[in-house]
Amino acid sequence: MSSDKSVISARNLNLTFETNDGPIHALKDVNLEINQGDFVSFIGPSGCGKTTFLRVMADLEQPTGGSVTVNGVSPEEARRSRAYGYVFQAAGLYPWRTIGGNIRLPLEIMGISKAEQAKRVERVLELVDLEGFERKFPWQLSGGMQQRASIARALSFDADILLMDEPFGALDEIVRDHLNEQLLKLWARTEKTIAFVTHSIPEAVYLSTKIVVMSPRPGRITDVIESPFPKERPLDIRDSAEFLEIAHRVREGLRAGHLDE
Ligand SMILES: Nc1ncnc2c1ncn2[C@@H]1O[C@H](COP(=O)(O)OP(=O)(O)OP(=O)(O)O)[C@@H](O)[C@H]1O
Repeated sequence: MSSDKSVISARNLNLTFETNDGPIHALKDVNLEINQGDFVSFIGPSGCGKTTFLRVMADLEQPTGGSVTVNGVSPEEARRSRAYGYVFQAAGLYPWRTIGGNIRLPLEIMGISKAEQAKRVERVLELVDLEGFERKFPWQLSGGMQQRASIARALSFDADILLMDEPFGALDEIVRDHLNEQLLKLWARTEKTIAFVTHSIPEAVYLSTKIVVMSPRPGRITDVIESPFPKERPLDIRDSAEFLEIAHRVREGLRAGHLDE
């Protein structure tokens, strides 16, 4: 379960993009604590700053005000020490490399020995249920399997934090359900801290210990909902009254943010 150790801390975070059409307030006065072992989902309409927030944590964008720490240090230091793995919306595997070759890439860059690389590839493929696929090429795998391979790649250097930007957004609902279940199992086994962007209310409620509801123009947090569900969650909790109640609160939060515009 989540502990009290803060892993990501955002204080009065602001990020304004200067564009030819004037400033865009992608993040306004964002405050958030993510603790070790949390599974935090970010939900909100297009343009509310979800991706921007993730990119700030990953040191891919610089805030224009306030501060963020990742593992107690700046995002830049966290990036240098490989404190997080990043999973994008598209699997982004290199087509000319095998699945094993794709997973090995960050390890090769890090100068990890061949023997250790082989061990890690085997371990992460097992974690995402892709044993035996090491020598296949990405095009030989379904979309869901490719996304799992990209999660394996993000896990290969054993970062404590996983940043996931709508990793299952492009997949059909049945595949998505299955991957949601698998991701929860993986989270329970590895005790990682996960920050997960989604557009789907059921996905956010099913996966999270904390749901962060955001709204656009300016991008800000309008509600943070703590989930009462235990770590082990069968898919059918989605039919429970408690689940529907939380989903309702998320929907209300999204609607209220929309009315502000
Ligand atoms: N590099 C950039 N330059 C200018 N504006 C940007 C840049 N990156 C993002 N924005 C703007 O900042 C706002 C927030 O974008 P962001 O991608 O974080 O939203 P989002 O909630 O992730 O949306 P989506 O769900 O569509 O991915 C949007 O209005 C977007 O157009």
